[in-house]
Amino acid sequence: MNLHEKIRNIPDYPIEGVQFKDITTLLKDGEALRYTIDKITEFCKSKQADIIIGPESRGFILGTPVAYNTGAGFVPVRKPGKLPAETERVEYSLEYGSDALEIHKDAIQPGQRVVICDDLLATGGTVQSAAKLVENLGGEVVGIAFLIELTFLEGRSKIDQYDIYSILKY
Ligand SMILES: O=P(O)(O)OC[C@H]1O[C@H](OP(=O)(O)OP(=O)(O)O)[C@H](O)[C@@H]1O
Ligand SMILES: Nc1ncnc2[nH]cnc12
Repeated sequence: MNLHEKIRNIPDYPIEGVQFKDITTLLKDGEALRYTIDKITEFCKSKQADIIIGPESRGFILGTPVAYNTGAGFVPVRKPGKLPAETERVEYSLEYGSDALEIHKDAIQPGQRVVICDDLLATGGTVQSAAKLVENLGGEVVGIAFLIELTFLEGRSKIDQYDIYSILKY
């Protein structure tokens, strides 16, 4: 399956200089979606994950079906103020801006095996923060999975202590 051709590139979105990788063109293709979810599921099963973390919002789209297939639970990591119960919070920066991420304090039990799943690795700020949140709660990050890795941004260097899996590289 040539997944590269399913990704749409949008130049200068959301700001000048960014080559935005639009995954909606892949998501609407049933075969490509199934292939993507199956590949990430394989990785998560091999890691014996108890929990799949999906960072808001595109991490929700891939993370939930992967959790279902793996037999793991799904835990959302969200932008500030969105989670209703008590949260743990970490500040982060990304390719075009900066923000914070939160997780429910009771979402992960100490010792649980966690895979973080997101659509895209850019600077690595998002998943690095998600990993910190997991570890602050006593979880073990046993892997990080992406559909797309933007290698020229060297996001891997921020998270090189983890086992990283990506399907497509640019
Ligand atoms: O590696 P980084 O530099 O941290 O960037 C990658 C993150 O940026 C995008 O999410 P975004 O924050 O734009 O939110 P969205 O999924 O709600 O569009 C993408 O889905 C990743 O989560
Ligand atoms: N270039 C990019 N394309 C799509 N999503 C992104 N998130 C951060 N950088 C991105």
